[in-house]
Amino acid sequence: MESKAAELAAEQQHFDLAHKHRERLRAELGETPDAAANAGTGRRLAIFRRNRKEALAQPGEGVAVGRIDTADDEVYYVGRDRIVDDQNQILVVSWKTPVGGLFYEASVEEPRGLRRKRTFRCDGNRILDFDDLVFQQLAAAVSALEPAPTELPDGALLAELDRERTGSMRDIVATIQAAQHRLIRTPLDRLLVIEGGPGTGKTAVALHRVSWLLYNHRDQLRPRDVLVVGPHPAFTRYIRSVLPLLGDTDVEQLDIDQLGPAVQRGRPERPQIRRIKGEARMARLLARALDARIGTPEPAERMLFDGRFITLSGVEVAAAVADARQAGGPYAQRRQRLRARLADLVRERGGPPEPERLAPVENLLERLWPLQSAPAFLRGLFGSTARLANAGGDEFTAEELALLHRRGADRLSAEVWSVADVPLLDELEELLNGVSRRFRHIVVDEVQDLSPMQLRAVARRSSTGSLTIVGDLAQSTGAWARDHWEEVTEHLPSALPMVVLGLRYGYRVPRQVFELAARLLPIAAPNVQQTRVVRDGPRDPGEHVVEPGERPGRVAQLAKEHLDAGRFVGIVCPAACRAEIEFALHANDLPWGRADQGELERSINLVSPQEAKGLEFDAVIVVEPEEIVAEDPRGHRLLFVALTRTIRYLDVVCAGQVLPLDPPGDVTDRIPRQRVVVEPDPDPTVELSSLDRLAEDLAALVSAGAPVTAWDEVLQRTAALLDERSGRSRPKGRHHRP
Ligand SMILES: Nc1ncnc2c1ncn2[C@@H]1O[C@H](COP(=O)(O)OP(=O)(O)OP(=O)(O)O)[C@@H](O)[C@H]1O
Repeated sequence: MESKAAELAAEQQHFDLAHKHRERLRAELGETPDAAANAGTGRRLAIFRRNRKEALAQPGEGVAVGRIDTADDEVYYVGRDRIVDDQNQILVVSWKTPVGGLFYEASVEEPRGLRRKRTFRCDGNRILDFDDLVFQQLAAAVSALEPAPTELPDGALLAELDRERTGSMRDIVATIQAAQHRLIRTPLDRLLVIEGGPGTGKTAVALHRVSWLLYNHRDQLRPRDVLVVGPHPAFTRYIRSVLPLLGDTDVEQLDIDQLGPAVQRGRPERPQIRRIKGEARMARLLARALDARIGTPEPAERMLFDGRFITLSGVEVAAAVADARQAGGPYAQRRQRLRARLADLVRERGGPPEPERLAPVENLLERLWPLQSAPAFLRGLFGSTARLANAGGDEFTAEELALLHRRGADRLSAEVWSVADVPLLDELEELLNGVSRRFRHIVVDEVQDLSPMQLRAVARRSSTGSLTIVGDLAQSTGAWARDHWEEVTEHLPSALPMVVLGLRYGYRVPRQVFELAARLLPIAAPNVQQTRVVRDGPRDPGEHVVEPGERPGRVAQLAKEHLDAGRFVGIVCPAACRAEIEFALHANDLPWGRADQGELERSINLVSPQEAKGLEFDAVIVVEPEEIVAEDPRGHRLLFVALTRTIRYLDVVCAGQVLPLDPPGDVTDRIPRQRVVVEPDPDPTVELSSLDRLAEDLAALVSAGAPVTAWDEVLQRTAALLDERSGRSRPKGRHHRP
């Protein structure tokens, strides 16, 4: 038998050879293409070559992650790219091919025709070591073991999991587990729900599935046909490099908030209003409101053409309107139909044939079927109690409609829209003009929290019903916290079979941390299957119970310690403590990134528990768990999310309990507070005056945008700006707070 050193040397030779040919291919793809038959073909060829070149793994990366030997002694190296030599002999097969898939699928119970599976550990293209699984030997030796050894992490996986994190997710091609691969290769024509606890690899699997589908269905699926939707900008930035690393550069990746027209976003909104706006009945309200814009003709419609009157009877115009109303298609398309019909009627009575001489028809059309844009329409609707009452039908109470009512900005361009407004605008866009772009496959991550209106925005972009939706009910919080997948999928109609597949092994969270977090599960999500963690962390979670005044200082001190040790740090902080933590970081000269602005590139990152979903850090500091629990009706789930963001270190800093296990609702008002809080209106039925509402919105904006110490300053500057705009001189002492 060969010594390991000799085997290593032989393997390295193969790696070097494959590397040489990969670089040869890269150089060839960079060359100017030969003259093509025509310019179009030449351009397409150039694009093909560019894409192919961009899809190649970087020169510094290893050519293969593993090798499989079949029972017939055939040998295949498996890597990110297919690599051939100049005689077209295969040196490495892609992980996405059926043969490449065997590397992940083969197990002791089901060797799938393999004799051996070899996993390489590399530094770039230099092999450091390899591990072998010889299936027959292993089957004989461990037949009594439970669970099967292939479900347990091997050295390569553990090394990969212990790697230090950055603000960008990486691919997992080298260490995809058999259970994960089964999900990756689920057929395209499914509505696939990937569920599993925190850190089980749901996001990673969904992204690798995209790459696998693109490769294996390249006849029907191009990168432009695929959309990946994430919950917020920091998440999208975190995951956006995975697909390019897998060689798929042109897949659209958006935040859920980007599914809608380009309008100014950022309007704060009370939870009760957000909830109503998210409900599916809003779609019906919008449809009724739009229908109500269609007018009724006069008994006789008289129009002047080149000095001659033509009269259409109200009955025939009403028939034309009714015909357009009943026709299928978006509002704008049916408007065209009405225009054509009115023009015909006018011509039948001797009107001018040229469209440009039909201005009176245009005027009539505008009165009967006015042109609309989604933002202008919604602004008008929210601004009118009468229109809201009319459109609400018997589906909304007067109190609910009053909550929807708001005074619009003076100009449409100055209107700021809320997160819950965006799906309404999108729905209107669909009603008015139809969807502009559809996709053949859509992936939605952190789907468990999306409102029905947001899910409708996803559904209308799907041309096939082929979706991969990813989430965890135990992490479902906010206005739309759910307990069953049907509550999500009912808004994603698909003619394709729905399958719910789970991942059970937790790769991110170390055992000691998970044991702490899992104590929340009986309250947070009693019906959700528990995750089995695969590794230990370096230490138990640090529990720092301090006086309220010491809290920010302790957080800053811990953040600095982790920073000095070179760790990527996440501070998960409830809104109530945000200002004091920002202040402490500032005072200690610690620069930090704000996840609410999509940043995740600093060594220290300040994230709300809601923004923390889907993210991970080397070290996590969770601030005041009781406040996190108090922040959401399903606050224990929110705390579960916060505690499970770490891949190694966890510290909890609090004046209250480290792990509040009281039933929801009992945990507020026990922690001494040292700040001004702008509480949302507790009673939705109380009708606030519009000035109070404006003040409330402003207060929410100020408190979210500046530390408490700067509020007075911001308000004074705002007053000065308003004075300047209105041309008033500024009375002395105005807006002064002692
Ligand atoms: N097979 C694997 N090999 C290496 N790393 C893996 C593997 N599976 C998952 N991981 C890593 O585990 C971490 C968690 O994965 P991921 O974010 O996909 O989990 P998740 O289930 O989406 O978590 P959450 O529910 O918290 O969003 C990531 O760093 C990911 O790269």
